[in-house]
Amino acid sequence: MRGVWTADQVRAAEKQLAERVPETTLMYRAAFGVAIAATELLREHRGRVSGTRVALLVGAGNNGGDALWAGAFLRERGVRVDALLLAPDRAHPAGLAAFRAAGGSALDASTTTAGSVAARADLVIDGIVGLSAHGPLRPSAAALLEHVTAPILAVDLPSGVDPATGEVTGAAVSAARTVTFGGLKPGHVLGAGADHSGHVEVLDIGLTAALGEPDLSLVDASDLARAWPVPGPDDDKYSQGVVGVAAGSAVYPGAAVLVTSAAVRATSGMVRYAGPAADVVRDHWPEAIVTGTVADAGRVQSWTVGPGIGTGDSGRDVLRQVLRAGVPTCVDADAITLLAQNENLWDERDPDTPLVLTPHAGEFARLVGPVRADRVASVRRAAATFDAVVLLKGKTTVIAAPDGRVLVDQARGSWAATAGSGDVLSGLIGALLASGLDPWLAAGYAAAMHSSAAELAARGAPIGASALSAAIPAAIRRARRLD
Ligand SMILES: NC(=O)C1=CN([C@@H]2O[C@H](COP(=O)(O)OP(=O)(O)OC[C@H]3O[C@@H](n4cnc5c(N)ncnc54)[C@H](OP(=O)(O)O)[C@@H]3O)[C@@H](O)[C@H]2O)[C@@H](O)CC1
Ligand SMILES: [K+]
Repeated sequence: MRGVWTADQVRAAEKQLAERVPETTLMYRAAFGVAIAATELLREHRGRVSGTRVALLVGAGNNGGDALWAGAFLRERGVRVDALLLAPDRAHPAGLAAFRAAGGSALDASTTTAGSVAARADLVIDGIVGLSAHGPLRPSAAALLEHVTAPILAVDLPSGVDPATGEVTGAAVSAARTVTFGGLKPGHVLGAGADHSGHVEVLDIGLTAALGEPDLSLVDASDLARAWPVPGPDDDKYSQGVVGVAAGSAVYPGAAVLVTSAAVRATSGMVRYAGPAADVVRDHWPEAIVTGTVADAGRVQSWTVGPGIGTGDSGRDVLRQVLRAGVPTCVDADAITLLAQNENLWDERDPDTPLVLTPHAGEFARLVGPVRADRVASVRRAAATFDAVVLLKGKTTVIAAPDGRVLVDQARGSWAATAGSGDVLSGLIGALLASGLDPWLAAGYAAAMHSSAAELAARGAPIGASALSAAIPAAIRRARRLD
């Protein structure tokens, strides 16, 4: 997994390090990394380094200091570098002195020539603001950005993106690439921040070892390759976990078919379907064992309940029976609405039974009120409130465990935003729960595989949920590097 650390954690690590490494040394290392990235971008976009033009956008703090030092390094490579100072009297003094000594030219960003300097650059380095950013870009910085047509290399974070939430509420830098220090920050992986950051490169600069436990984690392909359950030599259909699916209705059998499809494809364990769509499910998935009711379903190691069961009496009965079964359960769609509307249903749950709730924003609002701008904090709170894993769907899916651990899955497109896509996700989660995975990891791995399947199925064109489900084997193969 890749860790993500908050600005406070990075500052604490810097403080710890300050006893051994002077601040200027850290800045020097950071700036050197920025300069290297700048030469790579110049070569990529202009075919050379020497003789090109770079403009630095320099704010009032150390982020601007990094940019100025990077400018000094670039001067040594024969680059013409202009620093546009947004706060000329507060620009980092040592950085500015080094930059000038290296032959860089600095001018006040409020002068009329600043815009044309920004417009003429082959590459722009964004040192406006970093870890200490709050709110959207100030008007002077936003006005300067309007002149920029060249690719932008962001120092630490793209300016205008909230470092803690990734939120963009006004003008913000859209970087081709971001060089950050120590570790990823929430602003790189959450919400619009992920798109604004471009390709993010993490430089250690000595900070990484001092960062401690990450605040958030990202699932990466190697986690999926290692942890996705595949049958071993001693496995049979039971040993890999039996998934129960309580979904769909006679009128709406589609949800039942979709959940079952994902559960069948996710692992080699057995799938039992229980509900009024039994005949339709059997027609599509003859390998599933179907029964009319949860009571008749037989033993399972997990249940997925909710999609298409309705929010009336029959749906309530289904949910009650599933919650009483005392096995790990993925609660989705109508089952979430039922829990929101009937508080007494919570009493049916054995407190030791792990639950995974998978709301979209509307269902989340029904449960605990609207999702706040800080989505991670909202989901963390909900997970603690319900003593359940809560997975909030979106382009950025946030998965929180009751103990505060958070996983984030950032989809590379919005192809999964289609009817029935959530049914596929809940089937995947059910299968991983049945295999015995930790419920928080089961939800996170399922979300990552789901977005990978959506990307593979779509390949640039809209898809339906059936196509998404059909791409699950290809996504598993890709994660296991077998394609
Ligand atoms: N920590 C580390 O380990 C290392 C950190 N390093 C570097 O230090 C950076 C952090 O530096 P930092 O703390 O000096 O503040 P920084 O982000 O430059 O902000 C400066 C000023 O900007 C302003 N401002 C705020 N919001 C704004 C907005 N929306 N739009 C425009 N302006 C805005 C605000 O000024 P004010 O509100 O006072 O006017 C604020 O004080 C970090 O990102 C990394 O690059 C590396 O050198 C090496 C190791
Ligand atoms: K920046």
